[in-house]
Amino acid sequence: MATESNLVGMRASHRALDADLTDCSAPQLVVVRHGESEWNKLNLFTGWKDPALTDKGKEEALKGAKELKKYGYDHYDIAFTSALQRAQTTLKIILKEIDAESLETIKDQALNERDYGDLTGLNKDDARKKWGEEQVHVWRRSFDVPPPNGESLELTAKRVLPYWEKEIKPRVLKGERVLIAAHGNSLRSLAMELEGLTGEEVVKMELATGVPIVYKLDKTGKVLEKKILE
Ligand SMILES: O=C(O)[C@@H](CO)OP(=O)(O)O
Repeated sequence: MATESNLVGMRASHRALDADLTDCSAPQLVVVRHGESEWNKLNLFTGWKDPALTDKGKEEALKGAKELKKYGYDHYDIAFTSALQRAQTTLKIILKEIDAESLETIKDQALNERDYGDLTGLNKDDARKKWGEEQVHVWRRSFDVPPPNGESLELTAKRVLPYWEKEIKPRVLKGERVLIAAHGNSLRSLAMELEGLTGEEVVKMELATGVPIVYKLDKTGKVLEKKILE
């Protein structure tokens, strides 16, 4: 079922929000985190490594596509994805299901998952045993503390957001229907900008695999409405 939420901390007043929600021409953006990957299943830090989707991950992508169809979000002008196959395959499965296999798709490593540095490939439970629960939590969910030789969420945002500003946002604001298939932390970076969240708020946000999020934006690119299609 689609859940609709007007965002906490949203800058617009309710009056302005109501007015804008009746405006069907308000720019819209759909983002989706890839389905479960082989390394998600094995509980390994993944980052820029490139494992494939599991069967469950493919089913999650298909389910996400069916939700998009059900709610009428099945026409797009362009899609963006990362340079990693788990996001690309998720997108492919979605485009097949909505009969849009030939949609123009731009792949860019700016949308990749955060680089987990030296943690890449380690089991998350083993890492907790080695460095302690708290340290691993800080590496995974603090805003500005990078894992050794890797990227913090802040550093991830520093390459995701310029790409958003330059390549994606102008299209969305022009009225193009844009679909982005990417990763937990590249999409957290984007959510931070769109939803006006602080670093502290955004690290608490968990994105489910294969679940599309539909954003309706105002003319400056800030979120008026967010629907999670789960
Ligand atoms: O391992 C990773 O690359 C990411 C996403 O699966 O993990 P985390 O939940 O720690 O951000």
